Amino acid sequence: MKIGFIGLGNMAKAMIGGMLSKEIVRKEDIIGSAKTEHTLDQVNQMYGIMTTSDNQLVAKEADILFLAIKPQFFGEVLPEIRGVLRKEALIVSIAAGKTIADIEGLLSADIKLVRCMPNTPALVGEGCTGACRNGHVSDEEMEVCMKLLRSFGVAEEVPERLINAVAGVSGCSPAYVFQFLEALADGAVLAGMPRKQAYTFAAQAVLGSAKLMLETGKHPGELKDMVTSPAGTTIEGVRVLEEKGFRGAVIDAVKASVEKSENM
Ligand SMILES: NC(=O)C1=CN([C@@H]2O[C@H](COP(=O)(O)OP(=O)(O)OC[C@H]3O[C@@H](n4cnc5c(N)ncnc54)[C@H](OP(=O)(O)O)[C@@H]3O)[C@@H](O)[C@H]2O)C=CC1
Ligand SMILES: O=C(O)[C@@H]1CCC=N1
Repeated sequence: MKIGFIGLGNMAKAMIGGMLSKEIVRKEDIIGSAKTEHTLDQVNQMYGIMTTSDNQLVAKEADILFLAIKPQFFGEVLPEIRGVLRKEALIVSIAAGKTIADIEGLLSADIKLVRCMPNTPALVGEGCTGACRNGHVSDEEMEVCMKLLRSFGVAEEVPERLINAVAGVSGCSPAYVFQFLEALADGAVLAGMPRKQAYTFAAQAVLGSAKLMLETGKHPGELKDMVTSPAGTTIEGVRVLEEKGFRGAVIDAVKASVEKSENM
């Protein structure tokens, strides 16, 4: 099975890195295209996959073709590959904001199409992907696609109306988490900790908290209460976050990303 990528940027590299590390796909079975020589050389050297500036070659070869370009370039690139796509190929778009109807409009209403929303932790096998399909993708074909998406993390099928929510909660949220991590570490630096050590402690605290929630299945409120001793140190920090509107700010951030996805 040949996997093609049109676009070899941040998200494609994370997915390729994740797929190869799980050994679900061999590097010989991946081909990718990008715009600049710099990217083509870099990705070829990093992952040992074949790279080319020829989008049509990738589209012709691929059994599963990932569209990993920016949504703004769909209008330019999709008409270029439309004529060479194999009828049985599965097209998988990862673009924010581009609906199944948009992509069928640019390619053909007859294509087998999956629309998904991954995230960059795919690079370390901890990605999270929501995916939906059009009516031409069979259960068996979807299972092959989901297996590929699960090679770099959690993947679940969702109705298309929830894809923009997936973008907010997991596609974009690594950026919010990194903002939080920077701030958390800055707080430790303020208290005298060396910066490098502060990043390790901050990241491990977030990783451990996420794992605790996933592995115990407990409500986040219950886990928060387990940390928060009466008249203790944590409640002081919790009070400050509540006063500064932390939760409202996070909800509004997700809402802003969802709304942008709806209006791209
Ligand atoms: N980054 C993320 O966290 C996530 C991104 N996405 C989606 O993934 C897609 C890609 O995003 P991201 O990886 O961040 O973007 P990048 O800008 O990092 O990568 C875009 C890639 O597209 C290539 N490209 C541009 N024009 C062409 C063209 N005409 N033909 C072939 N390749 C071209 C670029 O080539 P070159 O490098 O040579 O310039 C680059 O490799 C977007 O649609 C985005 O919505 C989805 C989930 C998460
Ligand atoms: O910022 C973006 O538009 C992309 C899509 C989801 C994450 N990054």
